[in-house]
Amino acid sequence: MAICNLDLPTQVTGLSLGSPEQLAGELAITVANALRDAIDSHGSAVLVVSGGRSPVAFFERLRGQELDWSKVTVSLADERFVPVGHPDSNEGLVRRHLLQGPAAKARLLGLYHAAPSLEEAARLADAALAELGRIDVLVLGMGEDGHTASLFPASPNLELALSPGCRQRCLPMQAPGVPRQRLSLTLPLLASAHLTLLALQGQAKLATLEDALAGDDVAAMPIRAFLRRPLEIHWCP
Ligand SMILES: O=C1O[C@H](COP(=O)(O)O)[C@@H](O)[C@H](O)[C@H]1O
Repeated sequence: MAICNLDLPTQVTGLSLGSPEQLAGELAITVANALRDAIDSHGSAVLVVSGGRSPVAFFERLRGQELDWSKVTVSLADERFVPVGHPDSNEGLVRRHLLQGPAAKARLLGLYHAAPSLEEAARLADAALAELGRIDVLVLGMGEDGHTASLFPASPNLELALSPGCRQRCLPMQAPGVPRQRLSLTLPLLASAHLTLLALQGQAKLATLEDALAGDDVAAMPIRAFLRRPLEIHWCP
C-alpha cells in the first residue's frame, strides 16, 4: 500500500506497513533477497546499515534470514565517536542485534577508531573504507530534523559531505545539541549503493518526509539528497 496520500517522485517508491513488527519483517526479507542476488551475481555482498533506536527489530529479523553470511560484509552509514562497548555505539548495536547466530559469520567493517580526535578517527575510517567495495544494499533512517546517516543540517562539514566531488568516504560531523560527535559516510559513497531503502516509523517522521518532499534545500534537510535518487521507503505508524 502506498504511504498515506504522499505524492512521491517517480524514482521513489513507498510501502506502508501496519506495525513496527511488520516493517521489520518486510525490510528483512527485502534486504535478504537483495543480498542473495548480489552473492549470486558477484560472489559477495555489502550491506550498510544505520544506527539509532529503530533498527533493532529489523536487525533481529534479518539475522534469521537464510543467507550465506560468510559472504556478507556489514558496515555503517554513521557512528558515534564512542568505543564499541558504549551504549551509544552503532557498531555495538550491530554486534548485539544483527551479528548473532549464523549472521556472526559476516565481516564487520566498523567506523570507530580509538584515535585522539574525531578528525583523526574519520581519517582512519576513510582509509579502512577503501576496502568496502560497492555497496549492494544501504538501509537509511531519518531524524525528525531531516538528517540521514549523520548528515546533520548546519554541521560544519555538511557542504563538503554532500558535494558530488567529495573525495572522502567518511567525515567528522556534528549533531547539534547532542554531546557525542559523529562519523558519517559522505554522499558520493552512500549514493553509490545499488539499492537504497529508507525505514521510517511514526507520524512525526511522516510529517518530516512531507516537509522534505515539499522543498529542495538539501542543506536544510539532507534526506532530500536521497529523494532525488531511486529509493524505497518503508513506513509504519
Ligand atoms: O541519529 C541518528 O538518527 C537516525 C534516526 O534514528 P532513529 O532511531 O530515530 O531511527 C539514524 O538513521 C542515524 O543513523 C542515527 O545516527
